[in-house]
Amino acid sequence: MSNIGKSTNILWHDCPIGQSERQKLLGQKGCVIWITGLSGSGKSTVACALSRELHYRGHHTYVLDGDNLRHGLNRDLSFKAEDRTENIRRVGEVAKLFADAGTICIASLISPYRRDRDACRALLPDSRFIEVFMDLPLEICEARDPKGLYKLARTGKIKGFTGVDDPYESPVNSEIVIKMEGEECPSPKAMAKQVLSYLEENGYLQA
Ligand SMILES: Nc1ncnc2c1ncn2[C@@H]1O[C@H](COP(=O)(O)OS(=O)(=O)O)[C@@H](OP(=O)(O)O)[C@H]1O
Ligand SMILES: Nc1ncnc2c1ncn2[C@@H]1O[C@H](COP(=O)(O)OP(=O)(O)O)[C@@H](O)[C@H]1O
Repeated sequence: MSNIGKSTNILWHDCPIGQSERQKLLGQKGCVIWITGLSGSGKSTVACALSRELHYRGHHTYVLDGDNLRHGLNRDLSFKAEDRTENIRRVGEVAKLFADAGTICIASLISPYRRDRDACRALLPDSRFIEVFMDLPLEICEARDPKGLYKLARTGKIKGFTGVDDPYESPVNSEIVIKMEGEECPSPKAMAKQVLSYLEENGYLQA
């Protein structure tokens, strides 16, 4: 019997069908592809392009998008630092369950704090956490501004906006970095291909 967090006298229950059986059925390795970067850097675009590409190749994926999860699971959280931390903690735990189910889980969240991302990484042993850093300059993200949020942040109508008046801690050890090629940003297909190649070369697309 253990005490975990606020739960007392709890016991882990194992099932005979585990991750490796589910992986054999699906013909892939369950893992988490964690896409981090500024608002407007292309996280959702890569997540969707990658999911589509994998799906058409017969792989089972699921996208956990920060914006979308804040409509449900994380609707009680704001953008203050401790709520962003709780947001990432919850999504890290959910992503871990998807990976345990054998799914290629694609999580796309700003996840601005290195410590929070590293805590998610620590939940997933055996290289099952693959960090993708959208290394695009703030100026590009701000120029895109598809939702008009940077404009609102610059005029003080949104407080604590990442990259404007709230921090973003760039990763230092990401498995994959997506960046500008000269003046050009790679196309969504090219960005997805970069991640796909990593998965292929590292054996994630077989059980
Ligand atoms: N203050 C502030 N700072 C940053 N972003 C903001 C803020 N307020 C609203 N939004 C919108 O929320 C989306 C980011 O949600 P996340 O859950 O990914 O954020 S975080 O990881 O908890 O930092 C983010 O979506 P993306 O643009 O897709 O990144 C924004 O649309
Ligand atoms: N590689 C790209 N080249 C050009 N525009 C892009 C690219 N990736 C994303 N965009 C555009 O940039 C905007 C922000 O992309 P999005 O995926 O919503 O970013 P995020 O999820 O990081 O906020 C969208 O309008 C999207 O169409």
